[in-house]
Amino acid sequence: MLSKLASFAGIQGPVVTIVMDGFGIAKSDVGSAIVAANTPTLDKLYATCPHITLRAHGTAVGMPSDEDMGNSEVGHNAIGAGQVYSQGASLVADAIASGQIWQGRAWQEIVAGAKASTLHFIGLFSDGNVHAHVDHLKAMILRAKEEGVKTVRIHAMLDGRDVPETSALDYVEPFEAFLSGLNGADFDAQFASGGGRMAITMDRYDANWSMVDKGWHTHVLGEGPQFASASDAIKGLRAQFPGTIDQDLPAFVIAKDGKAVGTIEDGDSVVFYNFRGDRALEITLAFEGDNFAKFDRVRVPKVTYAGMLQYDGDLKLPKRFLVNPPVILDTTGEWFAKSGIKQFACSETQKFGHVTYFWNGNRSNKFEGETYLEVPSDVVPFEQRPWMKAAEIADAMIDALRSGEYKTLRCNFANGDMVGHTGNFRAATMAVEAVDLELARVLQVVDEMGGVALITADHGNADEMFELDKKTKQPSLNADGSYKAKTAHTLNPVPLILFGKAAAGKLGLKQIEGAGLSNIAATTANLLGFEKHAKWDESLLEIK
Ligand SMILES: O=C(O)[C@H](O)COP(=O)(O)O
Ligand SMILES: [Mn+2]
Ligand SMILES: [Mn+2]
Repeated sequence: MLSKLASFAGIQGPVVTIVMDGFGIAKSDVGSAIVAANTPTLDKLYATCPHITLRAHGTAVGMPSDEDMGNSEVGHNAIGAGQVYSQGASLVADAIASGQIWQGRAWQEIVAGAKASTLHFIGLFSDGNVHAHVDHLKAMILRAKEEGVKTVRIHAMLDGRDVPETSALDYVEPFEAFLSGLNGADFDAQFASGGGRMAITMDRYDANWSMVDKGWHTHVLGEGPQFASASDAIKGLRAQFPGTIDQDLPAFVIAKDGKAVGTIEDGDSVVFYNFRGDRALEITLAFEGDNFAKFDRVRVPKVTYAGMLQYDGDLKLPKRFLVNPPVILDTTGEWFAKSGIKQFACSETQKFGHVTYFWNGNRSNKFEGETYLEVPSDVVPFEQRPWMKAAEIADAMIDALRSGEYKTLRCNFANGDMVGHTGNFRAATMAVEAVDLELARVLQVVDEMGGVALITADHGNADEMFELDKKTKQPSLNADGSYKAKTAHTLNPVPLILFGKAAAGKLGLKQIEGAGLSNIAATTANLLGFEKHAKWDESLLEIK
């Protein structure tokens, strides 16, 4: 049980955490949709409220290095758990470096299953290190060959979302060369199918199952437009759909003499090599789910299936996994529940699992006293609706605040991130403005209820909408002189703002050395009048 703080009994009203997804602090005004946007609410918050900056990338959120950008999983894990765990990217890299992954039963079963058949790898094909890394795939293919697997097929989701928007060939062409170097009389590894990650397979939070349906038809059944190689497919599809960036390219199948080279058959082994769970759960369910009814699978091959990690510890999905996931314990969700307070969590579909499943350490079950509200996201290209469901999320937060039921509430506004990922600068400024507008509505009610709000972000995105030249650090230009759009997250810090009349003049925020997202949990606890959990990183609350 959490004990009350000695010197400060906490805020009378509710304590709210608002995550503006993809909202970093830009180093340069050029290319920042946040700087370009009209943001009277945020401007006023910066002018009148205590605010500091937090680290939201690299080792501060459990990534292997400070070259790694932050992402929603590691960001929400850190905010919700108040601690930094080595995350999937690090755990997999370490398991490969130490060789531990090959000793595990899961890998051995995968290899045993594939010796007389085919080993399939399905996953995101880039070095973005948010969901997956091609180096992990490379290591597994080399090892599989060493252990006597003869046939390998790769089903590659093109990225362009965690890496530059039209970079697919930078990954695929060297990989084709790598595979031809390995291939010979007794080893045959090839790409078999693929498509843009936002077109097939990698849907999340039940937002659009038709993507997974398409992925199944592509990878498993081998149906779709045929090409001779993955690089041909990318070039051909780009020519056919000019202006389409990698993440949105349609599905393709590699075929020889009109026949798909890598359908998935009974007796094959399948590794879904993404380590991050949100976009891995649906396809995993399609392979493993009994009584599966999300779409007609037509044919369900009996395969040995493994995920890179276990993606959901509550649902035990998948059953077989190559590397143990971080065991995230003593989250705020759990500890506040144990202290008997009621908690409210809300977002729209695209980020719903972020404030529930990621927040609670990748668990899908609620803790006692938690209420979740999901606002269904539109299924549209978000540059066409940059306001997304910000207004509906604000409505829900306002109702929940006014109900007086909840001592702590949390929400995520998806706009800066989801629209930032489209690379559309104009739409991203509107996304930021939508959040700013709705923030004002929520904050008014926070004051009305005598509460306070911590306004923050999980990582940057809309703060850098143009690719920066690696050497000059200035925005890169396209051949026609326009700026090169950037769709990925950034390495920038994020804000932490303490809002509320209840705090004015009495409470502040400390900018301690190395402050990061994991310091928010203890800060929230203190605002609630609780001591922090012993395992949580330090509180940033200053009591004046
Ligand atoms: O899954 C995605 O959309 C991107 O790879 C990362 O975005 P997120 O970490 O903000 O969800
Ligand atoms: Mn995010
Ligand atoms: Mn994102």
